[in-house]
Amino acid sequence: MRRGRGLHAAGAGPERYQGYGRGLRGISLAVLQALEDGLEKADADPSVKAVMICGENGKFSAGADIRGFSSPNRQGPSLAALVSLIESSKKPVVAAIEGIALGGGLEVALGCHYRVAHVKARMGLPEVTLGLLPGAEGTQRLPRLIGVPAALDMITTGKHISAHEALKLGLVDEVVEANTVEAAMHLANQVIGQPLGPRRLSLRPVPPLPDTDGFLRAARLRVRERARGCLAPELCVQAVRAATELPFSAGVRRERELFVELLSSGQARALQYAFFAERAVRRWSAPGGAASHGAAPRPLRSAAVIGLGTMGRGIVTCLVKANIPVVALEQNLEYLNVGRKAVMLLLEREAKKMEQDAQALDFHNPARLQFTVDFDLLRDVDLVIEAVFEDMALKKEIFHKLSRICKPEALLCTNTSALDIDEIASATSRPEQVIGTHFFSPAHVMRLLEIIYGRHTSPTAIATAMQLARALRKVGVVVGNCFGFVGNRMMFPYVEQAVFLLEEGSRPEEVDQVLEDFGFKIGPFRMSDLAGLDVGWRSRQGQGLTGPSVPAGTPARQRLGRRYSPLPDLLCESGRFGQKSGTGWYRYERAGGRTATPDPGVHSLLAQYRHTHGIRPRHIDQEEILERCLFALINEGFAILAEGIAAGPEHLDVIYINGYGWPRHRGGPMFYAATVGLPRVLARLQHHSQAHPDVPGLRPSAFLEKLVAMGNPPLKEWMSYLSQQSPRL
Ligand SMILES: CC/C=C/CC(=O)SCCNC(=O)CCNC(=O)[C@H](O)C(C)(C)COP(=O)(O)OP(=O)(O)OC[C@H]1O[C@@H](n2cnc3c(N)ncnc32)[C@H](O)[C@@H]1OP(=O)(O)O
Repeated sequence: MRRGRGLHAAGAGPERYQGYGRGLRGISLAVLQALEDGLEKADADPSVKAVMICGENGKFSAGADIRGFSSPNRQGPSLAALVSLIESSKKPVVAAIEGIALGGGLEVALGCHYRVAHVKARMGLPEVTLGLLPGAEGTQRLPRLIGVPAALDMITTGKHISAHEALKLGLVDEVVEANTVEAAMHLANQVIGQPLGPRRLSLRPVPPLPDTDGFLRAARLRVRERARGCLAPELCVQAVRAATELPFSAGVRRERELFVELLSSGQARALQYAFFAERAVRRWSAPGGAASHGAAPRPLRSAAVIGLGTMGRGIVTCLVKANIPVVALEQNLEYLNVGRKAVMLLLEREAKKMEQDAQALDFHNPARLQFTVDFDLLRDVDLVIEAVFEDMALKKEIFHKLSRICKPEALLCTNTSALDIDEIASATSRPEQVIGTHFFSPAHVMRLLEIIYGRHTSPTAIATAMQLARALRKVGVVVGNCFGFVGNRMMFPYVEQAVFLLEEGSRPEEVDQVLEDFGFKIGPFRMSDLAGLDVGWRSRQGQGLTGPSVPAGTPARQRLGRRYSPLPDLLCESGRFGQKSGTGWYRYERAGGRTATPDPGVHSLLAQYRHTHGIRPRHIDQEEILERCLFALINEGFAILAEGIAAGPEHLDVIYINGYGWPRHRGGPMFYAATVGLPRVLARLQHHSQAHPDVPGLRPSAFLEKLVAMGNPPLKEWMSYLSQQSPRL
C-alpha cells in the first residue's frame, strides 16, 4: 500500500494509493490542488490501473468552503476544472461516498465514472440554499445522469437524499452496508479496461421528456412562486434548461454566467450569513459569564406537557417525533379527550409524512405517550413544558405545584410568548430550574425555539433547553427576559406601524402586499387574522390599554402619553377575530376558512373611523409602508441589543428568519439594516419620527445613533461598540 496526498487510488489487485479527504470544513484550495496533483500522478503511473476517491473520517465532502465565496483573493485550481480532469482521466475513477456528499463534493462524485455509496450516506446540491447554483458543472451533469425532473428537484430545493433514493434515481451505482472504500476498490478493479466513454456524463445526452420546454416553463413558474423574490431557484431552472438546449460546453458557459450573477447578487451573501448565523447562535452566554462551552446539559429521557391546546398538541408531537417519551396532561377528562384526539391526528399525519420511519414513532405505546389528568405522573420526568393559556396566575399555580411534585433536577419550562419568567419562577422553590421555551405555532413545524433565561436560571438549565432544541431539530436561540422577549418585542412596533398606516389612509391588503413583495410569507394583517385578533385584545385588556379599566376621559387615540390605535379593539368588539370567526382584517369563506378576501366592511369601518377622528386619508406609497414597518422593527432590535437581551445581531436575525417568516435571502432584519446602511436607516427613522413625534417606536435607538456616529461599522463589530457589555450577558 502506498500513501500519498489527494485521493485513494486502486491499482490492479489490492494495491492502492491512499490519501486525503476533508470533512465538514469544505473543499479548500489545498484540497483541490492535492486532488489535481494526485490525479495527474495516477494517470502518469502505469502501475495504477484505476482510481478511487474518498473522504476522510467517514465523510466524502461537505462541498466547497462557504467562507471562501466571499473571499476577495480566491485563487488556485477551480473545482469545475478538477471535475473535468477527473472525468477525462484515462483510468476509471470511482467515488466512495460515505457520510455526506454535498454541493461541490457531489459534483466531484459526478465527475467520477462510478459512484458507490454507504447505506447511511446523504447526497445533495444545497447551493440554492446559499443563494447559488451548483457551479462546478453540476447543473449540466446531473440532468444527464438522472433526467430533468429529478435533477431539477434536487437542484432547486437543495434537499439531501438518502443512498437508497440515490440508487433509485441512478445517481449511484451501488449501495453498500459494509466498508464503502473496499467496495469502491472492488468495483474499480472490476471495471479496469472497460470503455469509459459511456461513463463520462458530459458526453451523454439529456434524457428527453415528451415536452421538455413546457415542463421547464411550468417548473420556472412554480419555483418563482415558492421563492418569494429569491433569485437562486429560478436561475437554477435556467441552468438546467441550458443543459437541455445547449451542447455540454456551451451549457457550462451558461452555468458559469448564471453562477457569477448569483454570486454578485447580494442574496448569496445574505443566505451564507444566515447559514453561519444559525450555527453561531448555538454558542450562548448568560449572566455571570456562564456560556455554552462551560455548561453541560442534563439528560432528557422523558418529558411532560401540560395543556393540550394548539401549542401543547404541537409540542407533544415534536417530542414523540424526537423519540422522547411524553406524559400529556390536561386539567379534566373532557379537555384530555379532545386533546388526545387532536394529538393522535397530528401524529398519524406526521407518521404518513415520515413513511418508512413511522414505526419508530410507536405513539400507541403508553410507555412512549401517556395521557393523564394526574399531576403525580410527572414525578419522575426530566422535563416539563407548561403550555397553558397566557394567564400569569394560572401559570404560577402550576409552577407552584410542579416544584412540589417534580424531582429536584427536572427542568421546568414555560411556553409563553411574553410573560415574565422571573415572576413565574418566583412561584417555585427552585427558580434556577425554570426557563422559558417559546415555541412557534404550529409547534411541530416551526423551526424556532426562543429560550428565555430568568434572573436565577442556571447554566445547566440553559444548556439542557438548548439540547432540547437540538433533539427536536429546532434552532434554539437563548435570549434575556423582557416583555415579548426578542421576537414579539420587535414585532409590536412593526404591527403598530401597520395599524397606524390604516388610520392614515392605507388598506390592510395594500400593507400586506408591500410586505409580502418584500418577501415575508404573510403580511401583518393576514398574520393577525391567522393568529386570532382576540389574542392581542386579551393582552391589551390585561395591560389596561382597552376595556373597562381604561380611565374615563382617556383620549381614544392615546395611551400613557403616546399614540394608540383602538382599531384592532374595535374589530374585536364587533366579533371580528380573524380566520376563526370568518372575518377580521379580511373576509373568509367561512369561520375557520383560509382564503382572505379584501373586505368592503373593513374599508367602510376605516372610512368611518377616519371621519370620526378627523383624519384626512392620504395616499401612502410603498416606500413609506416598508420603511415605517421595517425600520420600527429594526429600531427595536437595536434597543434589544443595547439592553443585552440578545448576545448579538445574529440572534435577532435567526429568530426572525425561523419564527416570523422574514425572507431568508434578505439575511434577517439586522443584516438588512446593515445592507441598507445604518446612516440611511437612522435618517429615515429621524424623518418619520419628526412626522410622528407621539410614536416612541420611531424614535431612533441610542445604539443605532452611536453606530452611525462611529462610522457605520460592519455588523460583526456592532457589539464591541456597546460601552459596557450588558448586565445580562
Ligand atoms: C463553484 C464551486 C461551487 C461549490 C458549491 C458548494 O460546494 S457550496 C457548499 C455546499 N455545501 C453545503 O452547503 C453544506 C453546508 N453544510 C451543512 O449543510 C452542514 O454543515 C452539514 C455538512 C450537513 C453538517 O451538519 P452538522 O449539523 O453535523 O454540523 P454543522 O452544520 O454544525 O457544521 C459543523 C461546522 O462545519 C462548518 N461547515 C459545514 N459545512 C461547511 C462548508 N461547506 N463550508 C464551510 N464551513 C462549513 C459549520 O459552519 C460548522 O462550523 P462551526 O464553526 O462549528 O459552527
